[in-house]
Amino acid sequence: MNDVKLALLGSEGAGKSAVLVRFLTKRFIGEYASNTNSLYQKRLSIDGRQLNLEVFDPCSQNVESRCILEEPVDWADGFVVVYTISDRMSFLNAQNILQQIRESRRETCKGDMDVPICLVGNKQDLCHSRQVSEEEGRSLALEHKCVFQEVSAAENYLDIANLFTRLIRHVMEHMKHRFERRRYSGSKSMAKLINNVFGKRRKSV
Ligand SMILES: Nc1nc2c(ncn2[C@@H]2O[C@H](COP(=O)(O)OP(=O)(O)OP(=O)(O)O)[C@@H](O)[C@H]2O)c(=O)[nH]1
Repeated sequence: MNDVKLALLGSEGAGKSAVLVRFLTKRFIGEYASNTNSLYQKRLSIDGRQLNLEVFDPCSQNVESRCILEEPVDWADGFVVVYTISDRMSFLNAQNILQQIRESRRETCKGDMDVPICLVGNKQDLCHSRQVSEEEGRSLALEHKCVFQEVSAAENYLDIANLFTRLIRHVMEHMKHRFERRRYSGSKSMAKLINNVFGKRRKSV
């Protein structure tokens, strides 16, 4: 069975817990504890494959705080970065978080910067007080090669379910790709080693 680990990142009040709880339970619950790190677990079946999903929902990350990112960045196979369409600061913060993910992955994960990420513009139901256009969200996502979607955790389950499903598929493909690359380079270096040992001997016979 596959283990898929996701981390939810974004400003305080962006709706991270609401988005996640909507996906996991199909329900919208108005208020959540916000001063603790939480780890959610669920067994899922996607495309006929069973998997254990773990989602880390840490305390909020504000623009200045960098260290909170370090743990989830190393741990996670994929990220959900949430902002609120009616709060420009949360969008700027999401921009900063995407940048930090890239930088941290470059430093710690041997240049594996193509980690699957989805950028979520939440609270679409508040579009009367919108401060971030859909176009801005889309172009930020394009810049960071992320999946993008505006959603409303309050009003819609399907968009959120589709988004998580896409991200999880992407994570599984990415993991498979990395595994195959490692296996290929492992067998290449094994072949090189065998060649070095036996090839040389054969030459000297
Ligand atoms: N109108 C509207 N309100 C939402 C939506 N999603 C979340 N909220 C509200 O926004 C507030 C913050 O939601 P949370 O899910 O706690 O946000 P969070 O990002 O987890 O916040 P922290 O835990 O403080 O980091 C709550 O009052 C939610 O009810 C949404 O789609 N629409």
